[in-house]
Amino acid sequence: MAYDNILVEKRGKVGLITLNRPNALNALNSVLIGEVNEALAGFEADDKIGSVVLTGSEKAFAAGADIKEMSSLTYMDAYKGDFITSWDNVSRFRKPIIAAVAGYALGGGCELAMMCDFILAGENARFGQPEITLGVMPGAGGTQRLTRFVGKSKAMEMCLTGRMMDAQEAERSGLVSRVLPVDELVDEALKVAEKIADFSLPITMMTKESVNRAYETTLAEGVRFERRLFHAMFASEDQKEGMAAFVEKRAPQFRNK
Ligand SMILES: CC(C)=CC(=O)SCCNC(=O)CCNC(=O)[C@H](O)C(C)(C)COP(=O)(O)OP(=O)(O)OC[C@H]1O[C@@H](n2cnc3c(N)ncnc32)[C@H](O)[C@@H]1OP(=O)(O)O
Repeated sequence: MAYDNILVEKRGKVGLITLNRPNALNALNSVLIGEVNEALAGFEADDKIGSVVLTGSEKAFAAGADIKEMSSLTYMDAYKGDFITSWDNVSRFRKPIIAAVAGYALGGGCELAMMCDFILAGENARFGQPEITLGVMPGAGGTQRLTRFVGKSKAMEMCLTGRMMDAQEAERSGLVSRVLPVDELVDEALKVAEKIADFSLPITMMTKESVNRAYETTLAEGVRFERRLFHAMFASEDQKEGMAAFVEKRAPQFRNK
């Protein structure tokens, strides 16, 4: 399937989506978001895909929502069209998804990366929520997700001043899991995604669901939720296979069952 604003490839069991609006630093317009959602729906439905990498260019993961498209929006357009809600699809994608971020990840770009399960950053990555400089505030989850990642003080500073964070600060603050040389970023993200895709898909999906639950509930409820899923895993063929393979000193052959 060919798209106008993204490139979509399959690399073995890994789906790769590359944002591709080079003349606009991958600014996120409604067409691009629709294409990302369509590609994700395809990967969700594809039994052969076990994980996904979402990336941009070396200069920009995405420099935010498309300001030119958004500038003339009225309140009624935004309200009646439920502006931004369809962007959240990434956070509802059920298979593991990694953001590989080089260059700018600003505004909606930073928010899109934070909707993924974790972020690998290139050394030149710069994260920020500069919406305040445009007379608005983050609208795709930035005030909520950034605060959970980096804590109130830093999130508040970034949202109120529009200051950008470099890759090292982002790693220190817990926003990104690792920083890599830019020319190794996508290959490493694909390797990590491949490793995840080699595990049992229902088990990686439940693991993701359980970690995400930590953001939405109390510790006691979260631990109960984890326990229910953990018990359920003993009904899977892949639990039997994984543990038998360990005992028999061989590699497991997971069948996603
Ligand atoms: C999710 C919600 C609700 C909100 C948002 O995301 S609001 C947007 C937040 N993002 C920003 O405010 C960043 C805007 N961009 C910049 O500040 C700069 O482009 C930069 C610092 C990221 C890079 O500066 P640089 O001088 O290297 O490059 P430019 O000449 O400024 O940009 C190249 C080219 O891209 C167009 N561009 C960049 N960002 C956007 C954007 N967010 N929306 C639309 N277009 C964007 C820029 O206009 C230029 O194209 P033209 O030369 O054709 O104007």
